[in-house]
Amino acid sequence: MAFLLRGAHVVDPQLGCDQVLDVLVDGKSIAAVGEGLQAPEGAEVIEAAGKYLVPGLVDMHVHFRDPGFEYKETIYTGARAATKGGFSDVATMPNTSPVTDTGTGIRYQIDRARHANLVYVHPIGALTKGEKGEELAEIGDMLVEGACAFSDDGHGVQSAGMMRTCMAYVSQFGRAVLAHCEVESLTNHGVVNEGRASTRLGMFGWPALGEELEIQRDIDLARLTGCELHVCHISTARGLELVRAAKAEGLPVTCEVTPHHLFLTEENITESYNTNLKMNPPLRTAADAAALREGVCDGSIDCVVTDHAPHAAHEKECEFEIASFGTVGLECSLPLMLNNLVRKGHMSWQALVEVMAVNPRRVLHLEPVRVEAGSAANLTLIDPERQVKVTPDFIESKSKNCAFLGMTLTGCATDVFVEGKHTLVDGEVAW
Ligand SMILES: NC(=O)N[C@@H](CC(=O)O)C(=O)O
Ligand SMILES: [Zn+2]
Ligand SMILES: [Zn+2]
Repeated sequence: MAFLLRGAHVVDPQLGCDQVLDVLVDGKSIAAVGEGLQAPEGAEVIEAAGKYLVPGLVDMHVHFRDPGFEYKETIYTGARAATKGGFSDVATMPNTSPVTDTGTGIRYQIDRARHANLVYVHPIGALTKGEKGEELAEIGDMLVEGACAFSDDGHGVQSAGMMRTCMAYVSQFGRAVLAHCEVESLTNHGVVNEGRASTRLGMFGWPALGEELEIQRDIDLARLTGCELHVCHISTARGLELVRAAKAEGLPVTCEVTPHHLFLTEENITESYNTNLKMNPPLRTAADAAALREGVCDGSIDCVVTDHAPHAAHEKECEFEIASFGTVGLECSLPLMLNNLVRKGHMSWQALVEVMAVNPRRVLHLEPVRVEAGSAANLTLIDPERQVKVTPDFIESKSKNCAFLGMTLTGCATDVFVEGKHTLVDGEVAW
């Protein structure tokens, strides 16, 4: 099938491209990019005037819960949520049941994703067996089966010695370790940020130091082992400073931030007790969020990820202390970035494409995608004016635990192409 996307504003920082162009997709790849392209016989013409066309968006941190917790999400329902949000690729964390710590587990996810046929699913393998932090997982076996990176997300690797072994081993394969930084002896029963929120609510605090201490440790281990370190869901101003310093030193360190840590704070919880605002790491202070917004706009933060963490209604409709940690995020990540940063002029389109498409592929060592002839036709078409209302119906995920429910946001993806397949068609998931 061929498609001519006519008159879209193409943004691709890899090519220095920022102009209105026509793009012809033929089969699995881009056949031509230029002005005044003619639609070949039988090609579908998609009028894209006023819209932006960018390399397919990548969310490199999602939880699809398959296998083991299919009542929260499956690879199919997760893939639908990703498509709705404008993504062509996602990377799935290994805290499934069983934990994805073998080649077979990696293969299972890739097979299920192929069956769903909507997004590329790049499984992340566990660093340690069962994510227990005790024994190295079958890293080589997982890599052969298609794992893109390694992480014990959901937990910090508590032992510095174990983390050193993990990083030394993974570095031999030239892949990144994605670190969920949490010193459990400091965070213990913490459910909200330690400080004003924990004091006012009378709940156990999860201190910023619980995250920052382990970020510093892992940066030091990156220096020792030479392993690429990617810091997951960074949530504090000081954590970001540590990453900035590591980068300035020339260490192979990158980091990511979630929309909820950019646009929500602990104050939102003190007003609402909304369990959809309970997540790991917790929402921090307004000053932290402001520092993170600055970091994502100036390029110090490499990637925006959702940490899409679906949980069933009964796991959230309960007391704050016992509710599960996490929020779904795939459907509203791009709308939040557009509404809150790009439309207000705080972030350029080029920078948006860097953090949502270019850099995640680089961190995960995926094939780059460029809006040029010969590249794979993995593309996202964005309408900066279309409004979305974040309702349970808008959320394709099997779980509706979204921290942003009730908001109306301007700007969203209307169409997605994955290897030339039209997976999101005018805002609706194709199958
Ligand atoms: N972020 C969360 O609050 N929860 C994640 C785990 C994680 O990302 O650490 C989950 O798997 O539910
Ligand atoms: Zn995590
Ligand atoms: Zn996570």
